[in-house]
Amino acid sequence: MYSSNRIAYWMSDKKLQKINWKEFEKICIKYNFEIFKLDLNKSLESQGPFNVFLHKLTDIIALENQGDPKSSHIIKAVECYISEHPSIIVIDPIPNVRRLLARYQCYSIIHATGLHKYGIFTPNFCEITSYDKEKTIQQLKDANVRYPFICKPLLGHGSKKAHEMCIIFNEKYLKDCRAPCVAQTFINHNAILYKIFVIGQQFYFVERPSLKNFYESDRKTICFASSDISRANSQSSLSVLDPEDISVQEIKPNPKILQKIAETLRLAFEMDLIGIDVVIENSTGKYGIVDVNAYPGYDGFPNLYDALLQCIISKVNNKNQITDCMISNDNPSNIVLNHLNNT
Ligand SMILES: Nc1ncnc2c1ncn2[C@@H]1O[C@H](COP(=O)(O)OP(=O)(O)OP(=O)(O)O)[C@@H](O)[C@H]1O
Ligand SMILES: O=P(O)(O)O[C@H]1[C@H](OP(=O)(O)O)[C@@H](OP(=O)(O)O)[C@@H](O)[C@@H](O)[C@@H]1OP(=O)(O)O
Ligand SMILES: [Mg+2]
Repeated sequence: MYSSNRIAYWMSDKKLQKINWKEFEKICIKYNFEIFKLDLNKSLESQGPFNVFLHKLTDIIALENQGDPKSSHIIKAVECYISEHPSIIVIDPIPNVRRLLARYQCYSIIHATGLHKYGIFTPNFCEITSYDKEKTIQQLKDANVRYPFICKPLLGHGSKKAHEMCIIFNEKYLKDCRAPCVAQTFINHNAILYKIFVIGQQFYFVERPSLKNFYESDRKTICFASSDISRANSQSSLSVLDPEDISVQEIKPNPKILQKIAETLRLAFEMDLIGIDVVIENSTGKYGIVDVNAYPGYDGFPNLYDALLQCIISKVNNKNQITDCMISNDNPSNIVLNHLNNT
């Protein structure tokens, strides 16, 4: 077995239970790829060589971020192994995942793309750094963040806390901002969210429930867990439109615009496995990107594992690591790529 045919992966047991990973393993074996789960508690050197590392390490990176020594040790060992074996294809590179996990940085990257030319935006945002009311007012003003706005934890993945949010409607309740956090202007979008799932150059989107329309008012802060809102079967009362909003006509998304978003953000984040949450603003019809996730659930993605293997194979081929023998037409990995390209 050539090392260029070996895929090491790591995902939490929670993630592995949710997805039909056995199916992916079967496809890999069928096309002559050895695949194995990396044991992060053992020496990585003893488990090599491998040329692809596919992972969802977000929980461990988040814990490292919070100062957990064990997680920090694991991530350092992985990063050290990767730097000592620079030919390994990492999906996705750890520094890029880190950038995505930090919500402020994530929105800054989206903001810096040229997407606004296509009527695509990320809602105004700023970091709220303290419980000092005057300072917060100034930070909101400087970034043009309007009421109502959503407060989101700085770290966007990896724990229950990362998904606890609140909607602030007025200055009186600014004290409810759980600083430090990111504040982001709330965009009214008739409670419909589109999730774009990206695997390399392929993408797919699904419609999901979302938050109803909200307006600046003297009402109290609303707190919610994002996991209760936009899952496929979520039935939150916060998603039920008020009677005056029901007649508003639903705007169907333009797949070309969603494709533009997928392509642009894949390149901007330099990541192949991302999920992008988009809302269409009622008053303008513009497309607002409200969240980007690493290695999302891919719920409903057609031929998910074919797409994943195709992504891996094209990266392997691009990296020009394959021996003469492997790039011949008889090589099973090229056959699968041709087959997948033709379907
Ligand atoms: N700026 C916004 N305007 C309106 N609604 C928003 C905005 N940002 C988020 N939402 C709503 O809040 C939900 C949760 O926000 P967000 O996606 O940022 O949370 P998350 O914890 O990162 O979610 P995920 O579990 O998908 O990673 C979204 O699914 C959407 O319904
Ligand atoms: O639970 P699902 O399958 O829906 O996947 C969710 C995923 O959980 P998982 O890690 O267990 O896959 C979440 O990751 P963590 O924040 O927990 O790291 C996050 O990426 C969500 O956005 C995903 O929802 P989606 O955007 O795909 O709908
Ligand atoms: Mg998210």
